[in-house]
Amino acid sequence: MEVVIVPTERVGSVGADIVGSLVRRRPESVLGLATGSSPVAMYADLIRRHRDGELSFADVRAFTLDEYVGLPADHPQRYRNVIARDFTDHVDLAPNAVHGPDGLAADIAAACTAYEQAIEDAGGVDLQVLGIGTDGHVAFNEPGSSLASRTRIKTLTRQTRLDNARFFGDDVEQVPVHCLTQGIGTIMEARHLLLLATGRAKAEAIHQLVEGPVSAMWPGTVLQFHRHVTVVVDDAAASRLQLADYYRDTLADKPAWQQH
Ligand SMILES: N[C@@H]1[C@@H](O)[C@H](O)[C@@H](COP(=O)(O)O)O[C@@H]1O
Repeated sequence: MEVVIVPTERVGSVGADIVGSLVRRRPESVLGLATGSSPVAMYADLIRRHRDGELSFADVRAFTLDEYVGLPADHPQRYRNVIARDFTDHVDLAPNAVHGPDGLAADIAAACTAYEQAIEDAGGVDLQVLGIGTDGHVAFNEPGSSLASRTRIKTLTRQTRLDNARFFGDDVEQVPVHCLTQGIGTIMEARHLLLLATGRAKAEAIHQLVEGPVSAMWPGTVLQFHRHVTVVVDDAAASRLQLADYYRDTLADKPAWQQH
């Protein structure tokens, strides 16, 4: 696991460097996209690079991580609409190249199976962007999630609903109770995981993720078993890391030829 600690304003551009170098190297890449506030600066940077003619997503396919169950198709907080607004509508991804779990499916279980199949049919995810919840959840895999789980329905914790109430007029009762989420087992099959986090509220979750014992109580900790993980955090999110100085030294002394 590589831990990259940078000033807050650089988290987005470091993430965009990683996505950009993959897409230039492999234009037909499969990207896993996260919603939430953590990757917004990175998406803005990627949009700018696209507008400057540096990057094309014309051959990229994308899969989102999760979705609320039951939000109307035109609801602004439906993750399909969020990712379009934050990123995909502003670059040259082909129509129908962006996929997400169907939170309005009549048969939820069948929709989850179909989503897993779609990812597999695309050849799997090359680079999965991730945020992390204050309680350590990745995608919507809440504490207690099976570390081998696949795409399925989950019940959101009160904490996650409180955290996300800011997107629903600060009214927690408006936040759906259920969601569909890629499982931890699904996420772990992506070839490279890029996790972004900023702010003091994420410091404990980042400490657990990088340095804690692997436990379903902090679902992100399973990333310690993945072969290629890059964690990009600002100083506040890094403030509880016991080995922060070592991670900084490692980055400063990184061989020029080595990629993230
Ligand atoms: N389902 C999303 C996650 O995919 C996201 O990574 C996390 C952190 O959100 P944010 O980036 O807004 O802090 O919680 C949300 O509930």
